[in-house]
Amino acid sequence: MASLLLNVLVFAGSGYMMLVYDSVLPSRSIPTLVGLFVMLVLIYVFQAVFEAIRAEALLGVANGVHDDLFGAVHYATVARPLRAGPDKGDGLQFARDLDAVHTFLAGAGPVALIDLPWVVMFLVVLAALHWWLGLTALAGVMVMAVLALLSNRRTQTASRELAMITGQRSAATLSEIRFAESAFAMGMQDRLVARTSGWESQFIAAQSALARTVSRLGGASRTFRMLLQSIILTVGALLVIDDKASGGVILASSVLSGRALAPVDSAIANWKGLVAARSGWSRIVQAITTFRRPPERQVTLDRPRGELALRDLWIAPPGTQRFTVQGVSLSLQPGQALAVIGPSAAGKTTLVRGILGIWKPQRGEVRLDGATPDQWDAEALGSAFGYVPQTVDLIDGTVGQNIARFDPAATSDGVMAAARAASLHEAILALPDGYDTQVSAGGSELSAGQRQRVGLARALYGNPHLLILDEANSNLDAVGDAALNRAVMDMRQRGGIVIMITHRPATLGPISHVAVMQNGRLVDFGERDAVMQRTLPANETTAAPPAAGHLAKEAAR
Ligand SMILES: Nc1ncnc2c1ncn2[C@@H]1O[C@H](COP(=O)(O)OP(=O)(O)OP(=O)(O)O)[C@@H](O)[C@H]1O
Repeated sequence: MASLLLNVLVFAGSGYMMLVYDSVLPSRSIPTLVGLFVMLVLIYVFQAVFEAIRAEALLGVANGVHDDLFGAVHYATVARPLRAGPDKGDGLQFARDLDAVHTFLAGAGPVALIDLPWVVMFLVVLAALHWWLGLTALAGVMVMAVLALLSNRRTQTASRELAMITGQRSAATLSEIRFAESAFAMGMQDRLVARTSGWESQFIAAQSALARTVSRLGGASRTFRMLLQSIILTVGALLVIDDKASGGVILASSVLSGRALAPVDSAIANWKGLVAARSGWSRIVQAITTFRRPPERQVTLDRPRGELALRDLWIAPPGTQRFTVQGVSLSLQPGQALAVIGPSAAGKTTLVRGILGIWKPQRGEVRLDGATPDQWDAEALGSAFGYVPQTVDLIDGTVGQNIARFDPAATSDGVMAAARAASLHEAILALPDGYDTQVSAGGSELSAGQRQRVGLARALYGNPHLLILDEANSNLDAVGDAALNRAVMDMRQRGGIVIMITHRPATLGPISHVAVMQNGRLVDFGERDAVMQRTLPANETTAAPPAAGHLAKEAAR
């Protein structure tokens, strides 16, 4: 509606010109001129108000679309690598696509598109002034439409190329940032700059190609619009000479034709944003349908407290076809603690990722309390799990927030209970700002051992039923080891289940069961002492898992 009004108001300028030229000048009437001028000023004030209203409404639409999509896009961004394996780029493409959609919707692009149909109205008015004028303008619009189509084709290819290279360039830079310490220590910086500059030149080339396309076609359309205005003026002049139109018509038609072509011109100028938004939109739609949050469960299961059973689990890392866990079956009762041992690359981490649902098993199933994980609400189930990964990843925030898993409803008692369960309370009090000490994702505010113990406290937050420790003792000192053993014993005493991947014997004390893995298979499973007895002679006579043999010897001491 606002758009219709704005386009109708545009006639005011050319109407005023025509009236001044054809009525005021012949009659030499100052009052008529003043009256017309006042009306014109009022119309322009209206126009300014309506334009502001329309811009605000479009911004509202842009923000609304962004807010509606953000959750799903962010979920897809985070879930994608877990389902489909590593991205070629930096993994932020969907977020950039959402930005492109928002930038386009909040910019001048939609106005140009909304105004596009009014071109027909201007053509009709021009034809009403004289059909020759209408015909000339129509021919001009058709030439500009061809330019727009050309723009579309060229820009689309260049824009897709640019999106891909942008992702790869930032992935390369991010990996260098992560690698900065080692690069500095081993004098690799120059080599890394040379490596990344390859991406940089590809990025610049792609960006230049896009800029060139946009500026060439934009320039051509702008020049043609100006030429067309002069052509229409010429046609008007010929009509006046032929006595087929008044002098005012020439001026009005020239202004009108400029106005009629302006939306086409502006659409071409905004084409780059439109194309980026459109290809971003199709990527977003595909991403949020492929990687979408599981639907909410109608019936909420109780928090798990019973048996964990693995039945014939086969797992291949996302994006690969190779099973790194093959046919693993075992079950654990509440109060039991399992150590998973075996050489490097035996599939231990893959197994716990499968149990936690980080990677989906291709075959077989995990059952907790008799139910498969997808029968629970994902967040509710996650709150019953504690996980300390090999490398403890903290998020920007305070130590307290990290321990509380950024739970907005966390209480101080809950946070301190988790810290105490990890025997970390006193150590946190000794930090510069206690529980409020800031830590960062990549920062080194804490030592590796401290980070690992904050990771343990986070895993113990909320008394999980299942605690999984993936070499959670690799950086621990004797005090840390003792704290870990105590935490495992506490878990067992309160009926929890613990699974611990370990290469270190010091942590086998509180363990009840041992599983030995080799080449993705479970080669032994049972009570700790029995398995260690079997593993020890096997290691001495055959090529049994070195880690298992090593552990058995140490444990037997
Ligand atoms: N993200 C991944 N993508 C592809 N392959 C992977 C991925 N993670 C692990 N693998 C492969 O799976 C196999 C098992 O790895 P896994 O990390 O499960 O072993 P592990 O027993 O935990 O080893 P370690 O004791 O060294 O941590 C390895 O051959 C590894 O190359």
